[in-house]
Order: sequence, then structure tokens, then C-alpha cells
Amino acid sequence: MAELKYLTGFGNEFATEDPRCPGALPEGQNNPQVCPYGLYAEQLSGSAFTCPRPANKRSWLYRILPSVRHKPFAPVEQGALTHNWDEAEPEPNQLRWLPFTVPKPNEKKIDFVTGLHTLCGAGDAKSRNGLAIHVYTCNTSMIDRCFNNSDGDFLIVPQLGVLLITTEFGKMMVEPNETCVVQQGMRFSVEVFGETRGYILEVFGAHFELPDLGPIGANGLANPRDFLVPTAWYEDRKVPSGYTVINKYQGKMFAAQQDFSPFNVVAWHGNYTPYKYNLTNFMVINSVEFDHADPSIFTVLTAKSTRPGVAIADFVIFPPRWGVANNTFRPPYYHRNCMSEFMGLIKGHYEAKAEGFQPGGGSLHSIMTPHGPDADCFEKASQADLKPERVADGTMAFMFESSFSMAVTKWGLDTSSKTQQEKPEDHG
Ligand SMILES: O=C(O)Cc1cc(O)ccc1O
Ligand SMILES: [Fe+2]
Repeated sequence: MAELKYLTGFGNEFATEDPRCPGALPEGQNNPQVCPYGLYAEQLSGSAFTCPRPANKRSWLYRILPSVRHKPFAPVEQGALTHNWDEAEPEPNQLRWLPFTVPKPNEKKIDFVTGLHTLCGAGDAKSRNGLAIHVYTCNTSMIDRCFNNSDGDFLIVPQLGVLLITTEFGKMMVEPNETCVVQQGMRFSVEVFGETRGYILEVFGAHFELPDLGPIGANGLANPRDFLVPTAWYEDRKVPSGYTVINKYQGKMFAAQQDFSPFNVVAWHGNYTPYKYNLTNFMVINSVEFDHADPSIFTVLTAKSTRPGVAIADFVIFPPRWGVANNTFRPPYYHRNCMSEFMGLIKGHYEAKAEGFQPGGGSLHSIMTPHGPDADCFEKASQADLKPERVADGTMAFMFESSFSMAVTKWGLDTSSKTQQEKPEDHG
């Protein structure tokens, strides 16, 4: 496949045409009486029409047929995806999962959508406030099927296998150690190339933003120019046997048939787009004299709540970096947090956790659940010679941190990946 081209910048006003159709973008207006090439103009709104300018998001898509040309939506098999937070009793203990099992291609063919499993979450899509954490495990590409999430935005963290994501806005290749965001309502289809696994942070009612930098200044952490946005790409493809548009709406899966590919957008402009980001571009800030800084210094993206400084969810990474602090216990401190902490591991190991935390697995430390380094880590770090040292080289752990008190799903508690929680005697 030819190298994909991307536009650059976080939240910019972009304009792009498939090079096969120069002049497809109307000039000077959004909906001329007749669009170039006889295309249909369609707006996709990502914010209320009346949101203040900095938060106002919409894009104009110029397409061969309008999205409305579909048969009715009807409920379909739900699998392990749910927004029902009352399936299981509350569980305040530390939870830990071994790598989530990926189905072998010769066993059962599972694509990205059928491979979605909800682990935990809170709040709801109806009142537009909350989150869900899913894992996807799949082995097959979506063929003549696309997905759109009417409930919220997906921040996708691939851990195993590359995703080739075709969206209405164009194509993105996303590999482990990268992340991508597909926002509410954007149709996409996922091609995979073998056994594939990753994590999804879904937020309802907010979009991801770059965190404010305060005294850090104008640069640092995830820099806006490193975010990549697809360029327009279309196919003019009739599908007489039926193309399936899957729609997650209020936590339920629906499907509608149409007789053409939805990836028929010849040109688009706007600031409401999917995007991707390579985690190695993160400009890491840390303590250079003493003490362990809070992990908020590693925030890549935040989905803010209406309370200042309080996130519906943050996406935080633990990248390779130098540890230099003097007279300091350098690993994460023991703590109890008024936030929920779900952690996953893309590669390598995480300094503060015992053996059970492996790439492709996860852990949940819920609100006020005590946690911290295991005894071995405590012992070593308390006696370490504090010379400058590389921390976490070759590794990438991450955290979805939320102000919501999350419920764990039945699947999350019953999956064979669920393992022994940390034992008190492992600590301190
Ligand atoms: O619990 C964890 O491992 C995540 C975490 C890391 C850190 O450096 C400080 C606080 C924190 O919650
Ligand atoms: Fe923590």
C-alpha cells in the first residue's frame, strides 16, 4: 500500500481533497446550490452549534451519496459490549488482568467490532457524562462493515498488531506505541493483519483536549504539531449485497443496510476529525532535583468535566525517561486517590508492579483503593545508589485516570484473564 499522507496539527481547520477530484471543495461557501462533481454537502457536528469558538467543532463532508440513504437501524448481537454498570456488585479491591486472550484466526473470525469487550465504566451516554473502558481482541478485518459510535469518542491504544483504519475523512495506520482518536459519529472500518489487541477509552459528552501547560510554558508534553489527521480518500463502490453500518447508540448495537460504501467523501474541511499521535513524540517533563512528581506531568490528552481541573478521563503515559532526583524514593509513591486508575501495558514492564502485570493485560485501582510499589521494588528503590538512570527504557505503560467511580462489568470479573489481585504482603 502506498505510504499514507497526513495533515498535521491538533484541532486545526483543515481542508483536503482526494487528488483524483481537484476542485471538489466548494470555494467561499459550504453548501452551494450544486456542489462540484454533483457531490452532496453534509455537516458533521461535534459540538452544539452555539458552543464558544474554542470548543466549536464541525466538519463539512462532500460525498457521492448522503449518509441518510440507509435502511432502518435494527438491534444486533451485543457481544461483550455494555453500558450496564449494575451487572455486578461493587468491587473496591485491586483488580488485575493477564493479557486479554486474542482469538486464533483458525478458531473463530472476530473483527474489531465483534471483538469489543467492556471492562468497566460509569456515567451514561444519555446524559452525556461518563466513560467506558473496553478492550478489543480480534483477528479479522471488517469487510463491508463500518462502525460509528453515537455515544462518545474512542481513544484507541493498540497493543498488538497494526490497525489500518478507513474513516470518512481518509485512512490512518495506527500501530502499537501510537494512539488515535475517532470522535463521536465518525464512521470507520478497521483492517487488521493477524492477532490484534488493544485498549479503548470511551468518553461521553466531552472531547479530548491537550492539557493546559501552566508554568511549563508554550511547549512540551504532546506538542500540537505531532498530531496527524487523514487526507481525503474515497471509493465510489456499490455494494448490492449490502453494506452494514453498525451504530452504537445508548450503549446498544444497531445495524442498518445500505447499497454503497460510506467511504465516499471526496473532499472535506473542518476541525472535527479523527487523528493519531505517536507516543515517542511526547516531550517528557520530570523532577530534576528531588521528589516524585505526580503522574499528571505525563498527560497526553484530557477529556475535561465541567469542574475545573477535574477530568472525565485523562490519558497518561509512562514513557522512557531519565530518573535523576536526589534523596528521593523514585518509583511511584504509596497512595490512595480520589480518582480511578485503570492501567495497561503496551510493551516492557512497569516499575511499580509485581510479575502479574504484563503487556496486553491491565489493572484497576479504584477510588481510594490503597496501592503502591511492591515490597521488592520498595526495598531496591530505598537502597539504590541515586545516580542518573534511564527509567522504563523500551517500555510503555499508560493510565486511563477518571474522576468517576467505575463499575466493573460481569465480563471484566468473569473473563479468564482476570487474575490474582495484589496481596497485602506483596507491599511494604
Ligand atoms: O498507581 C500508579 O502506578 C500510577 C501512578 C504513578 C505515579 O508515578 C504516581 C501516582 C500514580 O497513581
Ligand atoms: Fe496510582
